[in-house]
Amino acid sequence: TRHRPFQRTKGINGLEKIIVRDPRGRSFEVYLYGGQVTSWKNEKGEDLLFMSTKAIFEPPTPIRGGIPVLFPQYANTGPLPSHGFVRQRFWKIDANPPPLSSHPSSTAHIDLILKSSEADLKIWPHKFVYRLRVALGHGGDLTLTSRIRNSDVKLFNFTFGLHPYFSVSDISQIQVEGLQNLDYLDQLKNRTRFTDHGKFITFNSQLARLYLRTPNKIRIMDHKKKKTIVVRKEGQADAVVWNSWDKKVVDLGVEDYRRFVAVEPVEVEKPIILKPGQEWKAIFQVSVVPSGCSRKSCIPHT
Ligand SMILES: O=P(O)(O)OC[C@H]1O[C@H](O)[C@H](O)[C@@H](O)[C@@H]1O
Repeated sequence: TRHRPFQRTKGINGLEKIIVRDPRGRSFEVYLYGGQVTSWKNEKGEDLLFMSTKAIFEPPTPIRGGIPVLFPQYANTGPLPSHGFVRQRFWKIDANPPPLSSHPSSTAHIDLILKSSEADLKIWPHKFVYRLRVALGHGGDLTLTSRIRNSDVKLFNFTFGLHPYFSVSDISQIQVEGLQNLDYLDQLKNRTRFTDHGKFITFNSQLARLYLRTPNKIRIMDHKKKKTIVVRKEGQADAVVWNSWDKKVVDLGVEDYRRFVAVEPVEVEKPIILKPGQEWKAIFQVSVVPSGCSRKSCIPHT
């Protein structure tokens, strides 16, 4: 039988979702609401993304989990509602996307598109076209490619972020590596600037740091599961690390914070400026590799 590239179906509360599978049984799901990836499974059927046990799949509430898309404003860094508005819009399938140069080869993918509506122009008066490709690579890795075009007659600028909720065994067993000696703005302290002198980040209370100008590779080591989530980003200079810990979040189960960590590719410090007709592109790629030590040997981190 021919491998079907994707399946369009109804998800929670009848919201439309797309399921994409590769020939080896790996898959991901994207809701048209938010253009949001809500699941990414390996060949064993394990979900590598976290979804809140209390997630609300009712527009206009954003979905708590998976990979929300934050545009045209990251968090409360400007006058718009926090994290912008595209995570609360209905995206469409892009049947005819322009070719993507230098895209990592994939076994299965879907293209989505969102254009500013009349209502959007009232809160943010800039016409844009956002194209999002979600793809599975040969090794089962997940890639999100964002292309944002200024389809207006005037220049505009924006900040941006993807907000992946990674599934982890236990937040107290996690180390985030690759951000040492960098400056960060502590979002819990009015974005005061600090330098991180630690070798890696561990978690024992609420943490929300915006690291500036980071390397393109960040690793999340899950010692209990003996795996490392490798995050690669291109085009997004900054990175946010977040866990809510005991902070009350209405659509998050009380113990849910233990099972996720958010490591977010963002572009906040220097907003992107786009001239009319100009396009900005950013790539975000995640893979999961075995790591850590067994009684016999240690597997080095990639
Ligand atoms: O609750 P949301 O609007 O989805 O935002 C969730 C979180 O996003 C980012 O990680 C920010 O750094 C956090 O301060 C914020 O709480």
